[in-house]
Amino acid sequence: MENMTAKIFYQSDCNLSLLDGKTIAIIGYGSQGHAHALNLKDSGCDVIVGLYEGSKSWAKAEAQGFKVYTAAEAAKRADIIMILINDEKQAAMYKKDIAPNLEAGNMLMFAHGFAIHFGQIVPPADVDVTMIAPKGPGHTVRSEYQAGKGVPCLVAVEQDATGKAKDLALAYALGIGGARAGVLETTFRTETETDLFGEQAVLCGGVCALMQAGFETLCEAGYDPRNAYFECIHEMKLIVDLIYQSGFEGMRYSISNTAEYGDYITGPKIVTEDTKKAMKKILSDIQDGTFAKDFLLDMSPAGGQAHFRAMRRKAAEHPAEVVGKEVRKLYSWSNEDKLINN
Ligand SMILES: NC(=O)C1=CN([C@@H]2O[C@H](COP(=O)(O)OP(=O)(O)OC[C@H]3O[C@@H](n4cnc5c(N)ncnc54)[C@H](OP(=O)(O)O)[C@@H]3O)[C@@H](O)[C@H]2O)C=CC1
Ligand SMILES: CC[C@](O)(C(C)=O)C(=O)O
Ligand SMILES: [Mg+2]
Ligand SMILES: [Mg+2]
Repeated sequence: MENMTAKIFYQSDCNLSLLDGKTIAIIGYGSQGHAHALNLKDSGCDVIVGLYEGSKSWAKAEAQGFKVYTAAEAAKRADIIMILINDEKQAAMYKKDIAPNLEAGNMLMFAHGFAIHFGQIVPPADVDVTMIAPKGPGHTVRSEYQAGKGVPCLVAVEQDATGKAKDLALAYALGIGGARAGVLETTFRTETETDLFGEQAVLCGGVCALMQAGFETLCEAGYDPRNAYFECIHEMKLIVDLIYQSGFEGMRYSISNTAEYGDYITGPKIVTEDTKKAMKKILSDIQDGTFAKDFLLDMSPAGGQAHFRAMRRKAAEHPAEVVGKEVRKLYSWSNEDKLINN
Protein backbone atom coordinates (compact mmCIF):
# COMPACT_ATOMS: atom_id res chain seq x y z
CA MET A 1 0.00 0.00 0.00
CA GLU A 2 1.06 3.56 -0.73
CA ASN A 3 2.50 5.77 1.96
CA MET A 4 -0.27 6.15 4.57
CA THR A 5 1.76 8.64 6.56
CA ALA A 6 1.53 11.42 3.96
CA LYS A 7 0.89 14.69 5.70
CA ILE A 8 -2.48 16.44 5.80
CA PHE A 9 -2.29 20.22 6.09
CA TYR A 10 -4.98 22.34 7.72
CA GLN A 11 -5.65 26.08 7.98
CA SER A 12 -3.08 26.51 10.74
CA ASP A 13 -0.38 25.11 8.41
CA CYS A 14 -1.16 27.64 5.68
CA ASN A 15 -0.11 31.27 5.55
CA LEU A 16 -2.39 33.27 3.27
CA SER A 17 -0.17 36.35 3.56
CA LEU A 18 2.42 34.61 1.36
CA LEU A 19 0.11 35.60 -1.51
CA ASP A 20 0.30 39.32 -0.56
CA GLY A 21 1.73 41.38 -3.40
CA LYS A 22 1.38 38.51 -5.85
CA THR A 23 -0.90 38.58 -8.87
CA ILE A 24 -2.68 35.30 -9.52
CA ALA A 25 -3.83 34.58 -13.09
CA ILE A 26 -6.63 32.03 -13.35
CA ILE A 27 -6.54 30.72 -16.92
CA GLY A 28 -10.02 29.45 -17.81
CA TYR A 29 -13.34 30.40 -16.22
CA GLY A 30 -15.28 27.14 -16.29
CA SER A 31 -16.18 24.78 -13.46
CA GLN A 32 -12.91 25.12 -11.50
CA GLY A 33 -11.81 28.48 -12.92
CA HIS A 34 -14.77 30.54 -11.72
CA ALA A 35 -14.63 28.89 -8.28
CA HIS A 36 -10.89 29.43 -7.72
CA ALA A 37 -11.05 33.02 -9.01
CA LEU A 38 -14.06 34.01 -6.88
CA ASN A 39 -12.86 32.23 -3.73
CA LEU A 40 -9.37 33.76 -3.97
CA LYS A 41 -10.88 37.21 -4.58
CA ASP A 42 -13.15 36.79 -1.55
CA SER A 43 -10.05 35.73 0.44
CA GLY A 44 -8.47 39.09 -0.40
CA CYS A 45 -6.08 37.97 -3.17
CA ASP A 46 -5.20 39.91 -6.31
CA VAL A 47 -6.77 37.81 -9.08
CA ILE A 48 -6.97 38.31 -12.84
CA VAL A 49 -8.56 35.96 -15.39
CA GLY A 50 -7.01 34.73 -18.64
CA LEU A 51 -9.20 33.58 -21.55
CA TYR A 52 -9.11 33.47 -25.35
CA GLU A 53 -10.64 36.11 -27.63
CA GLY A 54 -14.28 35.12 -28.20
CA SER A 55 -14.63 33.03 -25.03
CA LYS A 56 -18.22 32.69 -23.88
CA SER A 57 -16.99 33.28 -20.31
CA TRP A 58 -15.24 36.62 -20.91
CA ALA A 59 -18.26 38.83 -20.14
CA LYS A 60 -19.29 36.64 -17.22
CA ALA A 61 -15.87 36.94 -15.53
CA GLU A 62 -15.93 40.72 -16.05
CA ALA A 63 -19.47 40.91 -14.65
CA GLN A 64 -18.23 38.99 -11.60
CA GLY A 65 -15.61 41.64 -10.93
CA PHE A 66 -12.45 40.52 -12.72
CA LYS A 67 -10.06 42.17 -15.13
CA VAL A 68 -9.94 39.72 -18.04
CA TYR A 69 -7.03 39.40 -20.47
CA THR A 70 -5.94 36.96 -23.11
CA ALA A 71 -4.15 33.99 -21.52
CA ALA A 72 -0.82 35.34 -22.83
CA GLU A 73 -1.36 38.81 -21.33
CA ALA A 74 -2.59 37.38 -18.03
CA ALA A 75 0.47 35.12 -17.81
CA LYS A 76 2.74 38.10 -18.47
CA ARG A 77 1.12 40.10 -15.65
CA ALA A 78 1.02 37.30 -13.07
CA ASP A 79 3.37 35.78 -10.50
CA ILE A 80 1.20 32.68 -10.09
CA ILE A 81 -0.47 31.10 -13.13
CA MET A 82 -3.16 28.49 -12.45
CA ILE A 83 -4.06 26.48 -15.58
CA LEU A 84 -7.78 25.69 -15.41
CA ILE A 85 -8.60 24.95 -19.01
CA ASN A 86 -9.55 21.53 -20.37
CA ASP A 87 -6.76 18.97 -19.93
CA GLU A 88 -6.65 18.13 -23.64
CA LYS A 89 -6.18 21.82 -24.59
CA GLN A 90 -3.48 22.66 -22.07
CA ALA A 91 -0.38 21.67 -24.07
CA ALA A 92 -1.14 23.86 -27.10
CA MET A 93 -2.28 26.82 -24.98
CA TYR A 94 0.81 26.53 -22.75
CA LYS A 95 3.16 26.51 -25.74
CA LYS A 96 1.48 29.48 -27.42
CA ASP A 97 0.44 31.69 -24.48
CA ILE A 98 2.19 30.72 -21.27
CA ALA A 99 5.73 29.57 -22.10
CA PRO A 100 6.76 32.81 -23.86
CA ASN A 101 5.54 34.84 -20.88
CA LEU A 102 6.93 32.82 -17.96
CA GLU A 103 9.55 34.50 -15.78
CA ALA A 104 12.04 32.84 -13.47
CA GLY A 105 10.50 32.47 -10.02
CA ASN A 106 6.89 32.34 -11.29
CA MET A 107 4.70 29.50 -10.07
CA LEU A 108 2.82 27.41 -12.60
CA MET A 109 -0.15 25.60 -11.03
CA PHE A 110 -2.57 22.84 -11.98
CA ALA A 111 -5.74 21.34 -10.49
CA HIS A 112 -5.05 17.96 -12.09
CA GLY A 113 -1.71 16.39 -13.02
CA PHE A 114 -2.60 15.08 -16.49
CA ALA A 115 -0.58 17.48 -18.69
CA ILE A 116 2.55 17.31 -16.54
CA HIS A 117 2.46 13.60 -15.72
CA PHE A 118 1.87 12.53 -19.32
CA GLY A 119 4.61 14.89 -20.56
CA GLN A 120 2.31 17.22 -22.51
CA ILE A 121 3.83 20.24 -20.75
CA VAL A 122 7.50 20.46 -19.78
CA PRO A 123 8.09 23.72 -17.86
CA PRO A 124 11.52 25.36 -17.60
CA ALA A 125 13.59 24.52 -14.50
CA ASP A 126 13.48 28.05 -13.06
CA VAL A 127 9.75 28.09 -12.23
CA ASP A 128 7.86 26.38 -9.42
CA VAL A 129 5.36 23.76 -10.59
CA THR A 130 2.67 22.78 -8.09
CA MET A 131 -0.81 21.35 -7.92
CA ILE A 132 -3.82 22.05 -5.73
CA ALA A 133 -6.40 19.50 -6.84
CA PRO A 134 -9.83 19.88 -5.25
CA LYS A 135 -11.52 16.54 -4.64
CA GLY A 136 -14.87 17.81 -5.83
CA PRO A 137 -16.60 19.63 -8.69
CA GLY A 138 -15.82 23.32 -9.23
CA HIS A 139 -19.36 24.45 -8.46
CA THR A 140 -19.08 22.71 -5.09
CA VAL A 141 -15.66 24.34 -4.47
CA ARG A 142 -17.54 27.63 -4.75
CA SER A 143 -20.69 26.72 -2.81
CA GLU A 144 -18.74 25.12 0.07
CA TYR A 145 -16.50 28.19 0.33
CA GLN A 146 -19.57 30.45 0.45
CA ALA A 147 -20.99 28.27 3.22
CA GLY A 148 -17.80 28.83 5.24
CA LYS A 149 -16.58 25.31 4.46
CA GLY A 150 -14.23 23.83 1.86
CA VAL A 151 -13.61 20.90 -0.47
CA PRO A 152 -10.56 18.80 0.51
CA CYS A 153 -7.61 19.06 -1.86
CA LEU A 154 -4.41 17.26 -2.80
CA VAL A 155 -1.14 19.23 -2.90
CA ALA A 156 1.88 18.22 -4.98
CA VAL A 157 5.15 19.87 -5.87
CA GLU A 158 6.75 18.86 -9.17
CA GLN A 159 9.45 21.57 -9.20
CA ASP A 160 10.63 23.78 -6.35
CA ALA A 161 12.78 26.43 -8.01
CA THR A 162 12.25 29.07 -5.31
CA GLY A 163 12.39 26.81 -2.26
CA LYS A 164 8.94 28.15 -1.31
CA ALA A 165 6.73 26.21 -3.71
CA LYS A 166 4.89 24.07 -1.16
CA ASP A 167 4.15 26.95 1.23
CA LEU A 168 2.85 29.08 -1.63
CA ALA A 169 0.68 26.24 -2.93
CA LEU A 170 -0.72 25.72 0.58
CA ALA A 171 -1.51 29.44 0.82
CA TYR A 172 -3.44 29.04 -2.45
CA ALA A 173 -5.28 26.01 -0.99
CA LEU A 174 -6.37 28.16 1.94
CA GLY A 175 -7.42 30.94 -0.46
CA ILE A 176 -9.84 28.63 -2.27
CA GLY A 177 -11.12 27.16 1.00
CA GLY A 178 -9.60 23.69 0.58
CA ALA A 179 -7.43 23.95 3.70
CA ARG A 180 -10.56 24.43 5.82
CA ALA A 181 -11.26 20.76 5.04
CA GLY A 182 -7.69 19.41 4.72
CA VAL A 183 -4.97 19.18 2.06
CA LEU A 184 -3.29 15.79 1.57
CA GLU A 185 0.27 15.72 0.24
CA THR A 186 0.85 13.61 -2.88
CA THR A 187 2.64 13.58 -6.25
CA PHE A 188 1.52 14.56 -9.74
CA ARG A 189 1.67 10.92 -10.76
CA THR A 190 -0.48 9.63 -7.91
CA GLU A 191 -3.06 12.39 -8.25
CA THR A 192 -3.35 11.78 -11.99
CA GLU A 193 -3.72 8.01 -11.72
CA THR A 194 -6.12 8.00 -8.77
CA ASP A 195 -8.26 10.86 -10.09
CA LEU A 196 -8.66 9.22 -13.52
CA PHE A 197 -9.41 5.87 -11.91
CA GLY A 198 -11.96 7.32 -9.48
CA GLU A 199 -13.91 9.25 -12.09
CA GLN A 200 -13.93 6.37 -14.61
CA ALA A 201 -14.45 3.29 -12.47
CA VAL A 202 -16.53 4.66 -9.61
CA LEU A 203 -17.73 8.26 -9.45
CA CYS A 204 -18.85 8.94 -13.01
CA GLY A 205 -18.46 5.85 -15.22
CA GLY A 206 -19.26 3.20 -12.61
CA VAL A 207 -22.08 4.96 -10.77
CA CYS A 208 -23.84 6.28 -13.89
CA ALA A 209 -23.70 2.86 -15.57
CA LEU A 210 -25.05 1.20 -12.41
CA MET A 211 -27.94 3.65 -12.08
CA GLN A 212 -28.82 3.38 -15.78
CA ALA A 213 -28.72 -0.42 -15.71
CA GLY A 214 -31.03 -0.44 -12.68
CA PHE A 215 -33.41 2.03 -14.36
CA GLU A 216 -33.46 -0.05 -17.57
CA THR A 217 -34.10 -3.29 -15.66
CA LEU A 218 -37.19 -1.87 -13.93
CA CYS A 219 -38.51 -0.21 -17.13
CA GLU A 220 -38.00 -3.39 -19.17
CA ALA A 221 -39.97 -5.28 -16.51
CA GLY A 222 -42.91 -2.92 -17.15
CA TYR A 223 -42.66 -0.57 -14.17
CA ASP A 224 -43.47 3.16 -14.48
CA PRO A 225 -40.26 4.91 -15.66
CA ARG A 226 -40.83 7.69 -13.11
CA ASN A 227 -40.86 5.10 -10.34
CA ALA A 228 -37.69 3.55 -11.84
CA TYR A 229 -36.07 7.00 -11.87
CA PHE A 230 -36.99 7.67 -8.23
CA GLU A 231 -35.68 4.28 -7.18
CA CYS A 232 -32.43 3.96 -9.10
CA ILE A 233 -31.34 7.56 -9.77
CA HIS A 234 -33.04 10.15 -7.58
CA GLU A 235 -32.54 8.27 -4.32
CA MET A 236 -28.83 7.70 -5.00
CA LYS A 237 -28.03 11.22 -3.77
CA LEU A 238 -29.95 10.70 -0.56
CA ILE A 239 -28.14 7.46 0.20
CA VAL A 240 -24.74 8.93 -0.77
CA ASP A 241 -25.43 11.97 1.46
CA LEU A 242 -25.75 9.58 4.41
CA ILE A 243 -22.49 7.84 3.44
CA TYR A 244 -20.84 11.29 3.15
CA GLN A 245 -22.01 12.19 6.65
CA SER A 246 -21.44 8.95 8.55
CA GLY A 247 -19.88 6.31 6.32
CA PHE A 248 -21.43 3.02 5.21
CA GLU A 249 -22.28 2.12 8.82
CA GLY A 250 -24.14 5.41 9.31
CA MET A 251 -26.08 4.90 6.10
CA ARG A 252 -26.99 1.37 7.15
CA TYR A 253 -28.20 2.70 10.51
CA SER A 254 -30.72 4.84 8.66
CA ILE A 255 -32.08 2.25 6.23
CA SER A 256 -34.40 -0.62 7.13
CA ASN A 257 -33.11 -4.03 8.17
CA THR A 258 -34.69 -5.32 4.97
CA ALA A 259 -32.58 -2.95 2.88
CA GLU A 260 -29.45 -3.69 4.91
CA TYR A 261 -29.91 -7.46 4.52
CA GLY A 262 -30.45 -7.04 0.76
CA ASP A 263 -27.39 -4.79 0.59
CA TYR A 264 -25.11 -7.51 2.03
CA ILE A 265 -26.67 -10.33 -0.01
CA THR A 266 -26.92 -8.58 -3.35
CA GLY A 267 -23.99 -6.12 -3.54
CA PRO A 268 -21.41 -8.88 -4.18
CA LYS A 269 -23.67 -10.37 -6.91
CA ILE A 270 -23.53 -7.04 -8.77
CA VAL A 271 -19.92 -6.05 -8.14
CA THR A 272 -18.20 -9.38 -8.64
CA GLU A 273 -14.62 -10.62 -8.97
CA ASP A 274 -15.03 -9.89 -12.70
CA THR A 275 -15.86 -6.27 -11.87
CA LYS A 276 -12.66 -6.06 -9.80
CA LYS A 277 -10.75 -7.59 -12.72
CA ALA A 278 -12.21 -4.93 -15.02
CA MET A 279 -11.23 -2.23 -12.51
CA LYS A 280 -7.65 -3.52 -12.46
CA LYS A 281 -7.51 -3.35 -16.27
CA ILE A 282 -8.90 0.21 -16.20
CA LEU A 283 -6.20 1.18 -13.70
CA SER A 284 -3.45 -0.43 -15.75
CA ASP A 285 -4.64 1.37 -18.92
CA ILE A 286 -4.40 4.62 -16.98
CA GLN A 287 -0.98 3.82 -15.52
CA ASP A 288 0.63 2.80 -18.82
CA GLY A 289 -0.76 5.80 -20.74
CA THR A 290 -3.22 3.86 -22.92
CA PHE A 291 -6.19 5.93 -21.75
CA ALA A 292 -4.28 9.23 -22.14
CA LYS A 293 -3.18 8.30 -25.68
CA ASP A 294 -6.73 7.35 -26.78
CA PHE A 295 -8.26 10.43 -25.14
CA LEU A 296 -5.72 12.88 -26.60
CA LEU A 297 -6.03 11.32 -30.06
CA ASP A 298 -9.83 11.58 -30.13
CA MET A 299 -9.71 15.16 -28.78
CA SER A 300 -7.01 16.24 -31.28
CA PRO A 301 -7.82 18.17 -34.49
CA ALA A 302 -7.18 14.91 -36.40
CA GLY A 303 -9.56 12.94 -34.17
CA GLY A 304 -12.18 15.69 -34.31
CA GLN A 305 -13.75 14.38 -31.08
CA ALA A 306 -15.61 11.85 -33.20
CA HIS A 307 -15.86 9.25 -30.46
CA PHE A 308 -16.44 11.81 -27.68
CA ARG A 309 -19.29 13.56 -29.51
CA ALA A 310 -20.98 10.29 -30.47
CA MET A 311 -20.79 9.00 -26.89
CA ARG A 312 -22.10 12.33 -25.52
CA ARG A 313 -25.05 12.32 -27.95
CA LYS A 314 -25.93 8.70 -27.19
CA ALA A 315 -25.78 9.34 -23.44
CA ALA A 316 -28.05 12.40 -23.73
CA GLU A 317 -30.66 10.32 -25.55
CA HIS A 318 -30.92 7.70 -22.79
CA PRO A 319 -34.56 7.34 -21.65
CA ALA A 320 -33.52 8.12 -18.07
CA GLU A 321 -32.56 11.62 -19.22
CA VAL A 322 -36.00 12.23 -20.69
CA VAL A 323 -37.82 10.98 -17.60
CA GLY A 324 -35.31 12.77 -15.38
CA LYS A 325 -36.20 16.18 -16.79
CA GLU A 326 -39.84 15.61 -15.89
CA VAL A 327 -39.10 14.18 -12.46
CA ARG A 328 -36.65 16.93 -11.48
CA LYS A 329 -39.37 19.54 -12.07
CA LEU A 330 -41.09 18.04 -9.03
CA TYR A 331 -38.44 19.44 -6.74
CA SER A 332 -38.29 23.13 -7.39
CA TRP A 333 -35.40 23.66 -4.96
CA SER A 334 -33.08 21.63 -7.17
CA ASN A 335 -30.42 23.71 -8.93
CA GLU A 336 -28.94 20.88 -11.00
CA ASP A 337 -30.23 22.15 -14.33
CA LYS A 338 -29.09 25.66 -13.47
CA LEU A 339 -25.56 24.25 -13.17
CA ILE A 340 -25.70 22.95 -16.74
CA ASN A 341 -26.70 26.42 -17.96
CA ASN A 342 -23.95 28.15 -15.96
N1 LIG B 1 -14.52 20.08 -13.39
C1 LIG B 1 -14.06 19.85 -12.14
O1 LIG B 1 -14.78 19.98 -11.18
C2 LIG B 1 -12.63 19.46 -11.92
C3 LIG B 1 -11.67 19.78 -12.84
N2 LIG B 1 -10.35 19.61 -12.53
C4 LIG B 1 -9.35 20.05 -13.48
O2 LIG B 1 -9.48 21.47 -13.67
C5 LIG B 1 -9.08 21.81 -15.00
C6 LIG B 1 -10.20 22.59 -15.66
O3 LIG B 1 -11.30 21.75 -15.85
P1 LIG B 1 -12.81 22.31 -15.86
O4 LIG B 1 -12.96 23.37 -14.84
O5 LIG B 1 -13.68 21.11 -15.80
O6 LIG B 1 -12.90 22.96 -17.32
P2 LIG B 1 -14.17 23.61 -18.02
O7 LIG B 1 -14.42 22.87 -19.29
O8 LIG B 1 -15.30 23.74 -17.06
O9 LIG B 1 -13.67 25.10 -18.36
C7 LIG B 1 -12.60 25.34 -19.22
C8 LIG B 1 -12.38 26.84 -19.32
O10 LIG B 1 -11.21 27.06 -20.09
C9 LIG B 1 -11.50 28.00 -21.11
N3 LIG B 1 -10.58 27.78 -22.22
C10 LIG B 1 -10.59 26.78 -23.13
N4 LIG B 1 -9.57 26.91 -23.99
C11 LIG B 1 -8.88 28.01 -23.60
C12 LIG B 1 -7.72 28.67 -24.09
N5 LIG B 1 -7.06 28.24 -25.15
N6 LIG B 1 -7.29 29.78 -23.44
C13 LIG B 1 -7.95 30.25 -22.37
N7 LIG B 1 -9.05 29.67 -21.85
C14 LIG B 1 -9.52 28.55 -22.46
C15 LIG B 1 -12.95 27.74 -21.44
O11 LIG B 1 -13.49 28.85 -22.14
P3 LIG B 1 -15.07 28.92 -22.52
O12 LIG B 1 -15.73 29.33 -21.24
O13 LIG B 1 -15.15 29.96 -23.58
O14 LIG B 1 -15.47 27.54 -22.95
C16 LIG B 1 -13.53 27.56 -20.04
O15 LIG B 1 -13.76 28.81 -19.42
C17 LIG B 1 -8.73 20.48 -15.68
O16 LIG B 1 -7.35 20.27 -15.49
C18 LIG B 1 -9.51 19.45 -14.87
O17 LIG B 1 -9.00 18.15 -14.92
C19 LIG B 1 -9.93 19.15 -11.31
C20 LIG B 1 -10.84 18.81 -10.35
C21 LIG B 1 -12.26 18.81 -10.63
C1 LIG C 1 -14.94 13.25 -10.54
C2 LIG C 1 -14.56 14.08 -11.73
C3 LIG C 1 -13.43 15.05 -11.50
O1 LIG C 1 -12.23 14.36 -11.25
C4 LIG C 1 -13.76 15.85 -10.29
C5 LIG C 1 -14.98 16.69 -10.24
O2 LIG C 1 -13.09 15.72 -9.29
C6 LIG C 1 -13.28 15.87 -12.78
O3 LIG C 1 -12.26 15.67 -13.48
O4 LIG C 1 -14.17 16.67 -13.10
MG1 LIG D 1 -11.42 14.54 -9.36
MG1 LIG E 1 -10.76 14.50 -12.80
